[in-house]
Amino acid sequence: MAPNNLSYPMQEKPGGPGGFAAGTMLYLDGVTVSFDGFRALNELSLVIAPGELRTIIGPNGAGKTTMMDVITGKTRPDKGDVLFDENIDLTRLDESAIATLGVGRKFQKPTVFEPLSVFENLELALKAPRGTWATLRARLSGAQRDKIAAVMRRIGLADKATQPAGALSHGQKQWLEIGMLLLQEPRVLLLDEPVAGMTDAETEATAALILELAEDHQHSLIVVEHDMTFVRALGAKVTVLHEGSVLADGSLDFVQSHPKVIEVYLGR
Ligand SMILES: Nc1ncnc2c1ncn2[C@@H]1O[C@H](COP(=O)(O)OP(=O)(O)OP(=O)(O)O)[C@@H](O)[C@H]1O
Repeated sequence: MAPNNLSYPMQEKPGGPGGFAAGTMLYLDGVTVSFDGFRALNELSLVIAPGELRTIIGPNGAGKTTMMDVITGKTRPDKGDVLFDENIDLTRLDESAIATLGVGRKFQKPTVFEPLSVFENLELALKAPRGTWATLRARLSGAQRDKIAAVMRRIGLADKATQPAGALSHGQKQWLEIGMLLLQEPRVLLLDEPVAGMTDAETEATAALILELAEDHQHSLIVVEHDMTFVRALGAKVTVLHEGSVLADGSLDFVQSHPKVIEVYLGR
């Protein structure tokens, strides 16, 4: 949530009251990003509602990573609107301001602190955003301990609290990192191929975790994934990216039977 003493660049239109972006959590319109003349995003438009679960698929090079880079402020678009919570213009904010607003991103590879325990990793995540080293050393309040315990139960690691993160399986590390993001109470959570490299059982457990999060409607969840079994298990609206724009969107069955999608995935 935005701290009160900071002001964020607002946009009167289209995000302002009654504008096109009214009621949206993320609003991308006409977003273009070029690298040396090559358009990684080409007039991309995408709208995510508060609390929505959305899956994004697309062949290699479709622009999925670039889209996440634009949302998180890592890459500035050449043109287009990128609005958060109806009218906050993300193109004018840096990465840390966007993270503070409540946009969390999980990269493909887990980046937990391996020598620290599961609990300590979560403790750091809870304190770090607001943090100075002094607050990191401060004792946790009872409420903070309860929060961490609730997240450990949710990510299925309640019995691993004292284990070093380095001793966890690949899937468990991914869940720990999701737990670390949850403690920062994001309003938008971007998950980049969360089940890559997971076992089938871990993939199933991850789908169950994401569906539980979606049921809470506390966060908008954007999942970029290639694993179609997992995409099907999520049962969410699917957006297909191709050559930097939206090729199709709808249910997985709808997009999988869409002639243009078939052409892109199977080749001409
Ligand atoms: N920094 C960069 N400089 C030059 N070209 C880039 C850069 N970043 C991305 N691209 C190009 O932009 C296109 C889109 O890349 P992007 O990584 O967004 O695709 P993707 O859908 O995430 O692909 P993948 O599924 O392989 O991760 C690709 O052709 C890529 O080579």
